[in-house]
Amino acid sequence: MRIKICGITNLEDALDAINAGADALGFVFYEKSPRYIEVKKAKEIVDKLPPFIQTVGLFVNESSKHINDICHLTNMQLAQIIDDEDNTEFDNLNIKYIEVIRANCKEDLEDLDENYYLVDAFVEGFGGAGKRVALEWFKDVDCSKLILAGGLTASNLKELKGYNFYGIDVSSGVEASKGKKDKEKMKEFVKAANEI
Ligand SMILES: O=C(O)c1ccccc1N[C@@H]1O[C@H](COP(=O)(O)O)[C@@H](O)[C@H]1O
Repeated sequence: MRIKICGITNLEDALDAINAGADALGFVFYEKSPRYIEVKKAKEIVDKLPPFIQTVGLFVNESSKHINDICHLTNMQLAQIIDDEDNTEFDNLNIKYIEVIRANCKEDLEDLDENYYLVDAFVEGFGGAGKRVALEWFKDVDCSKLILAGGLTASNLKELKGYNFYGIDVSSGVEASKGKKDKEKMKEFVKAANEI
């Protein structure tokens, strides 16, 4: 199962996440987030990363031009897109992307197409809030192309056994404080994920 650690704001956390075993690092380009990172800082971190780690830029209700520009400037390899306001013209993106489903009920997970999706819990004011998606909503869903996010921690990951999620994404569950990761929590998280 692939593991993304989101809300990276500094190089130390990025390297600790990689050493813990993360496959992907998320950078939040959403100014209202406590984990917001400026373009220059994100680029400085990305430039120092070792190979074989995917960099993911998180965008909320942005235009395709904005997403293309920021990803190009910072060497993001994937855009994670929340587009509640239909601002993103997906056909005009020149970067690989994954859309976020902010699930509020089981029906939000029905009739998904063949694309990969990241499923997070619906919260006012967007994500990184530690709120969980009800696992029973996934009972009859093929989870092999879904990345689960929302309130995951090392201690609740065992509940995901048997669902066959493609990946998991965590932010607040491995933080020491908002915007600062906890090295031990990241290690415990990856260890627990590998035991699923
Ligand atoms: O992390 C943020 O601040 C954030 C802001 C706006 C949209 C999404 C955000 N984070 C994403 O939220 C989910 C779940 O986070 P958590 O583990 O519940 O804290 C994850 O996909 C983050 O990438």
